[in-house]
Amino acid sequence: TRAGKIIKDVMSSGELGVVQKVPSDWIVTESDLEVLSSNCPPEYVETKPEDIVVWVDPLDGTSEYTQGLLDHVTVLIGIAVNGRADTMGSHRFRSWRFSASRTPADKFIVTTTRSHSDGIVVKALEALKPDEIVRVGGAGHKVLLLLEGRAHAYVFASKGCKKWDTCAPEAILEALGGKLTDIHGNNYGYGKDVQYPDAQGIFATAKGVDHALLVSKIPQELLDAFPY
Ligand SMILES: Nc1ncnc2c1ncn2[C@@H]1O[C@H](COP(=O)(O)O)[C@@H](O)[C@H]1OP(=O)(O)O
Ligand SMILES: [Mg+2]
Repeated sequence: TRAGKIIKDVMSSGELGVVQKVPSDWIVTESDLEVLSSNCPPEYVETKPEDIVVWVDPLDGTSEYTQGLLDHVTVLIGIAVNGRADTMGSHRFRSWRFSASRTPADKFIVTTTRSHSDGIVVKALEALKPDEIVRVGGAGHKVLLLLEGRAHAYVFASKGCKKWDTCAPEAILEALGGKLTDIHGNNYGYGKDVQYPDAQGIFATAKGVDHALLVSKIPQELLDAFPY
């Protein structure tokens, strides 16, 4: 309700030209009764505002967006509680829209970048010996491919992604049985003091895929290129 009042005040003050151009029926100024009427989940009862960080990527897949590849583009809003991507909220409010299906059992498919590749990115993929490599844009889009059963793993041995690229995808993927870590197999922290780059790369797997086994196939010399 307070946020609604702030938006109304801003709109009537005329201070933000960009806000004035948004059609008024696009702006939700009332609180969502469905959310408010559910009891506070017990795990959040002690949570304080300072324990929460919201990571927003308003347009993930920028390069593909500029090339008109709009299905590679997502809007990412991730909530971190006490430094962890919040899987419980993703689970509870079930606000996703995609059709989940099993990944094919007869071949091993890895998805990766189509616009930020380099020699190390390629070497890490080769180490996994995939049957097929799906090169598409966007961290959000690639995690959707894992959720839809269209790839087994998303591997990006590069420092290019940022916390806003992975917080929301990690939360939804982990809520639905998958895993998103760095290429050493460790989860990222998303607290307010973390560095923005995902400096140890991305290693994400779909539900049912042996994450630790796949991570163990990355050669030590590649891991050494991504120290903590
Ligand atoms: N080298 C890089 N420089 C800037 N952003 C990068 C880089 N590599 C990856 N990203 C970000 O991570 C996302 C996933 O990478 P990719 O699409 O190459 O697989 C990209 O959509 C991009 O986010 P964004 O598009 O929001 O700038
Ligand atoms: Mg992005």
